[in-house]
Amino acid sequence: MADSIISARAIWKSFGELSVLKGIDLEVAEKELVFVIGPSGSGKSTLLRCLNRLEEPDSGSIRMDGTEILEKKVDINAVRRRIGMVFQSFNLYPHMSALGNVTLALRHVLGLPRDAAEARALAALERVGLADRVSHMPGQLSGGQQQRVAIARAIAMEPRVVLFDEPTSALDPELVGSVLQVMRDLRESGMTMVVVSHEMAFARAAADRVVFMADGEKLEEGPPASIFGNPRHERTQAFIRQIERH
Ligand SMILES: Nc1ncnc2c1ncn2[C@@H]1O[C@H](COP(=O)(O)OP(=O)(O)OP(=O)(O)O)[C@@H](O)[C@H]1O
Repeated sequence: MADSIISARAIWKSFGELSVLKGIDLEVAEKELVFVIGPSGSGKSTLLRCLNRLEEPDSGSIRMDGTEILEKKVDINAVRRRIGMVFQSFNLYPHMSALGNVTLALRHVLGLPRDAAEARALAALERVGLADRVSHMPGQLSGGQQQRVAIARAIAMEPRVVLFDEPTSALDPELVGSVLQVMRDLRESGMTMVVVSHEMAFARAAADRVVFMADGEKLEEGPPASIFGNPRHERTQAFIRQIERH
C-alpha cells in the first residue's frame, strides 16, 4: 500500500511459553479506521501495544511512514510522539485539571511554551466537547468525560495515528455513546485510527476495515459489511454468531 502509515510484517510475540502473536501482518493507510476484533486472549491488545513498542515484538518489522521502528537505534520517544494512545483506564493525573493533563506533554515532550501549549490543549478539549470542563479535576468528571480528556491529550500532540485499546470497556453503558461520538468525529476529520474494541455496532458503522484475529493470527480482514455480513472463515462465523446472540 503506497500510502501506508503503519506497515507491520510478520510480528511474533511470546510471553514465556505463551505464543501470543504468530506472524501477524497489519497495514494501516492514511485516514483509515482499522478495527481489530476477535475472541478474548487472541492478542489484539498485544498487537496494538507492539505498534508503539509498549511491548517489544520478538521478531518482525514495523514501518511507520517508511521508517523501521523496531531497530535498536531508533529514538522510541520520537516514534511515540507520532503515535497517540488511548487506554481502557484513562491514566489521567488525578491532581491536575483537564487542561493540565492535556498541556503536560505539549510542554515537556514537545517543548511548547506555556501559552502555545494551553492554546493547543484548549482547542483539543473543545474538539472533544469539554470546553466547559477545562478546570475540572479528573475526580469531578464522569468516566466518559475523563476518557474524552485522554483523547484530547492524544490528539493535542497532532499524531499521525491514534491507537485505541478498548476505550469504552471501563465505562458505564450510558457514557459509552459520548466517547464513540468523539471517535466518529475524529474519523470524519481524517484522523488515522486503529481501534481494539468490543463495540461491534460502532465497528459496523465507522470502520473502514475490520481485522479478525484468533489465537495470535489474522484470519481475515475486509470492509465491515463483508466481515459481519458474509464472514468466510469458520471461526469468524462462530464469533459473529456469538456476539449477535448478546
Ligand atoms: N505482559 C504480559 N505477560 C504475560 N502474558 C500476557 C501479557 N500481556 C498479555 N498476556 C497474555 O497474552 C494473551 C493475549 O492478551 P491480549 O490482551 O493481547 O488479548 P486480547 O485479544 O486483547 O484479549 P481481550 O479481548 O480479553 O482484552 C492473553 O493470554 C494474556 O493473558
